[in-house]
Amino acid sequence: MQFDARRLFSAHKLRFVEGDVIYLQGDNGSGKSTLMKILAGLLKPSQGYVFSQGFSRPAWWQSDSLLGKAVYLHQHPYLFDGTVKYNLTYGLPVRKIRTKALQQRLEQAINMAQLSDLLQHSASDLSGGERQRLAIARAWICQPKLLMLDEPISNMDKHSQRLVLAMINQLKIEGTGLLISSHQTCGLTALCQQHWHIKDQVIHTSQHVPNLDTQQDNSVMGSHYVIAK
Ligand SMILES: Nc1ncnc2c1ncn2[C@@H]1O[C@H](COP(=O)(O)OP(=O)(O)OP(=O)(O)O)[C@@H](O)[C@H]1O
Repeated sequence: MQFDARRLFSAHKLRFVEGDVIYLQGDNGSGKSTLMKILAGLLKPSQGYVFSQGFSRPAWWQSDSLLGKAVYLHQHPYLFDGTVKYNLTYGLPVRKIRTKALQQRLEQAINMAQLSDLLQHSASDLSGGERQRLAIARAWICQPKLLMLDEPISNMDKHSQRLVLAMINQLKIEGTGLLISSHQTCGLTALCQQHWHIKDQVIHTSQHVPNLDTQQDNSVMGSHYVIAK
């Protein structure tokens, strides 16, 4: 992948299978978000291609079969103008929205993300952490095949982190594949079973997640930083 003459990364072959839970590591600007957007079908790689297998054919108005099934969640998630409830229900299949199963999943998401007191609030009034909780709750309802979380806990206090961890863990149990980027080790990175690392413009893959705490550069471990356990 490159932008104009600037090369970001290359990879011979990456495989992301439904149910895989992968920790994506890389320095600022190494291309983690870009890689996630490629896998979500939002960006095209400058060379090579993304081959998706096992997805139903895209509807006639969709250009890519990954759209809506491989979901990319930005660290500053995009929300629609309108209430929290509107954001949770927008885009759900009109015919299915009245089904009992979907109603139950909606209620469960509201409870798990503790959004019930905020349902009638305008999404634009939410705090950064609440916005992320809402975006994750919305993705949780849709149960994507693959969910890519870009710095999901960057704005969150410990309470919100625990709520989100429970939701993501539930998706993992249900078989959703996860690709999680985070600059800090946390409960979410502890869920990961594989490791992708963008280093020196190459995506290195491993079937094991290294002990990330011992990887920290001592020079940033001084008085300014506390590494969350
Ligand atoms: N559409 C674009 N056009 C040109 N350059 C871009 C574009 N999108 C991203 N970049 C550049 O590509 C580089 C990688 O960006 P990206 O957001 O993927 O990095 P990242 O690893 O997610 O960074 P961070 O850890 O800081 O979030 C950055 O230097 C960014 O400015």
